[in-house]
Amino acid sequence: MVFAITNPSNCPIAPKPPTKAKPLKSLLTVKCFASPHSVASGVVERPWKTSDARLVLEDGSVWKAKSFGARGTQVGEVVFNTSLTGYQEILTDPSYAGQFVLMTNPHIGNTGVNFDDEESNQCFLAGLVIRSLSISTSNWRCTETLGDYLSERNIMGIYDVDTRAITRRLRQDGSLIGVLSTEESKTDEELLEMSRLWDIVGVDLISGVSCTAPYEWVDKTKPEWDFNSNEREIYHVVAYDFGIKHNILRRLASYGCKITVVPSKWPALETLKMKPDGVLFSNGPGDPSAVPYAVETVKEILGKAPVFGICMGHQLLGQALGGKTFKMKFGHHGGNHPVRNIMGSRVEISAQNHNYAVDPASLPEGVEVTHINLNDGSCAGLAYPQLNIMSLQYHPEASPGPHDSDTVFGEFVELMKRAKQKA
Ligand SMILES: NC(=O)CC[C@H](N)C(=O)O
Repeated sequence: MVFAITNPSNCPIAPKPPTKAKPLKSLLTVKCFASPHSVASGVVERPWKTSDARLVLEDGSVWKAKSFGARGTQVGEVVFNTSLTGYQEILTDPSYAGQFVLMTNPHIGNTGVNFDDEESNQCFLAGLVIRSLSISTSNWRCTETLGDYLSERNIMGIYDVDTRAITRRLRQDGSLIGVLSTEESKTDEELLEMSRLWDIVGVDLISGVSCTAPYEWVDKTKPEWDFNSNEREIYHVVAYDFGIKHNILRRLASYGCKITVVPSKWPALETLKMKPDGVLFSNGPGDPSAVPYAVETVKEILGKAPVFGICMGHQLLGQALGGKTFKMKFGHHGGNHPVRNIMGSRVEISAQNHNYAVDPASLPEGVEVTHINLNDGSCAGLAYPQLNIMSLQYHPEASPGPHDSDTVFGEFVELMKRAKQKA
C-alpha cells in the first residue's frame, strides 16, 4: 500500500534564517551505490528494483537509494545508530522524533517485526536509512515484514545507500539535516532548499509524543529479565511521559513499583497531591532548552520527592539544578557505549540515544557526576544526595542493548526506601 507524505507529520517545521543557505552550485551528486544488475544471456531477468529515492543532505550531497515503507517527501535530522540488534525497538523509541535513523549494521529486516518489541505505540522517527534490506524474514516471533510495518505507519525507509560513507560524513561534520524523497517531480535543488529551511534545535518535540491523560502501568518484563526477583515493598512512582519507552515502565514494575504515567504538561502540584514515593522524568525527543515548562515542573518537584531522570529527564534535571545543556557534534546512538560508573567502581556497556548533554562545569556545588562516557568523557550520570536526585544520560532499560546498568532501578527503589524511612 502506498502512502503519500505531503508534510513532515512528526515534527513542526521551524524556518531557518535564509542567510544560512549556500549557493546551489555547491550541490554535489554522490554516485548511486547500487549499479544496475547485469543479467547473463539465457537467464530469466528478475524485476530488480532500481533507485527510486534520494536523500539530499544540507551539505549539498545527494544520495541515490531504493525506497521501502512509505513514499513521499520527508525532512529530518540524520543520526547514525551503531546497535547490532533491535531495529524495532529503535523504530518505536519516541526520542527519535524528527530524526532519520541510519543503522551502521548493514543487514536489517531479517527478523521482521513482532508484537513484543514495541517501545511505544507509534513510530515517531522521520525515517530509516539502511544499507541492505533483507530479502527474507525469518524469526519465530515474526508477524510482519519490516517494509509492510513501515508502510502501515507511514514511515519512509531507504536501502542500497552507502551508509558507511554517510556515517563518516556525520562523524566528520556533525549531524546534518536531510530530505528524503521518492517524488521525481522535486529537483535536487528544491530538496536541498527544504533541508536548509528546516531546523530541529529549539523545537518542542515532546508535546507531539507524550500521552494526553494519566494512566496506570502494570506490565512487567518477562521472567528471563529478572536478575533480582525478590518480593519487594511496593513504591508508588509517578512517571512523566516525555516520550517514555515501555521498557522503563516494565523494569520499574518488575522492581515492584506501582506506576502512574502522566503527560509532559501535568502540573507538579497534581503530582505532589498523589504523594508519590518517587518521580521519574523520562527520555524524550529533541532539545531540552525548547521545553522550559518541563524544567519548571522538575524544579517544583525537586526536594519534595526522590527523583530519577533518564536521558531527556537527566537533561531537564541538569537545567533545573541551574546547569546548562549543549548540542553534541553527532551524539551517542547505539548499544555499545562504555560508561564508568564512579560510585559502583565499574565499567558498564550501555545503550545510548542522545544528541544533547549536560555541561558538568555549569552545575552548582554539591551535584556529583556519577557516570562518565568513556568514549568522549561526557557526563553520563548525576546525583544530588541532599535532594534525593539521581539521573542517567543513557538507557538502563536497554531495549535494545546490554543490561549492565539495570541495577540502577534497584538504586532508585533504595532511594525511595531511605526517603520513606526518614519521613
Ligand atoms: N533519549 C532521549 O531522551 C534523548 C534526549 C534528547 N532528546 C537528546 O537527543 O539528547
